[in-house]
Amino acid sequence: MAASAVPTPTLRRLPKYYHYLKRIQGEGQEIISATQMAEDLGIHHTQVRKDLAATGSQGKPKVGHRVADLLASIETFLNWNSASDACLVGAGNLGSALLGYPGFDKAGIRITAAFDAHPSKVGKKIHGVPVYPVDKLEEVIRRLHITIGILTIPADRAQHVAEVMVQGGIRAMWNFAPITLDVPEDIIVENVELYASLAIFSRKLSERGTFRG
Ligand SMILES: NC(=O)c1ccc[n+]([C@@H]2O[C@H](COP(=O)([O-])OP(=O)(O)OC[C@H]3O[C@@H](n4cnc5c(N)ncnc54)[C@H](O)[C@@H]3O)[C@@H](O)[C@H]2O)c1
Repeated sequence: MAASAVPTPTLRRLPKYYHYLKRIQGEGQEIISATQMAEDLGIHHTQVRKDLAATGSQGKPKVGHRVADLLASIETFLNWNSASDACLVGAGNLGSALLGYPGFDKAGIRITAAFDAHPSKVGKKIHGVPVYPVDKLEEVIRRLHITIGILTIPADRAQHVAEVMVQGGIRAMWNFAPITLDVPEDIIVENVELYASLAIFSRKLSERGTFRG
């Protein structure tokens, strides 16, 4: 059965809670209250309670939550403990860095294939992941039953690649290319916008007069 929809801001906060909980667990803490979490993370306690309730985790009044239980609830809720295979298209600067990032495993994503159009990349392995020619994209996705596609290609190539991914059976896309993809409604698309974050960061720096010159 499909999971019910949860507000995106809640989904964005859960990894923050997760890393916080991992840290305090590493320090030997076994019980935590929502109030303490809220204080440490600078998030309103009502919000923290709501977010934790969304994961189905129930603390004990006046006692709090068991840290291990909370971690398990978040993992299950975010689907982190059922691994899905992913492919990455565009093994350039960003793509290669993502291929070398070990943290996706923990989030239940295993990149099993990469694709590129450049002959110097095809046939090699980058961080242990084989790079196939992009014209084999649909075939390999089908053969390896890959359901997640990561797009780290130039923007003007992304729409075409997205369409081929859909034909091959991709159900969810993590899109780093600065373009709005036009795909069927049932395909999940999550756009990553480093530039938006950078714009906020630069503006804050300039407001504080931190830039030299
Ligand atoms: N969203 C973000 O936060 C963010 C951050 C950095 C870069 N980007 C975007 O990510 C993309 C990649 O950036 P980069 O710096 O890694 O570029 P890059 O030029 O280093 O890498 C692009 C790779 O794509 C390959 N490629 C080109 N056309 C292809 C095709 N049709 N099929 C398969 N492979 C193809 C190239 O051979 C190259 O290896 C760009 O669209 C860039 O704007 C996004």
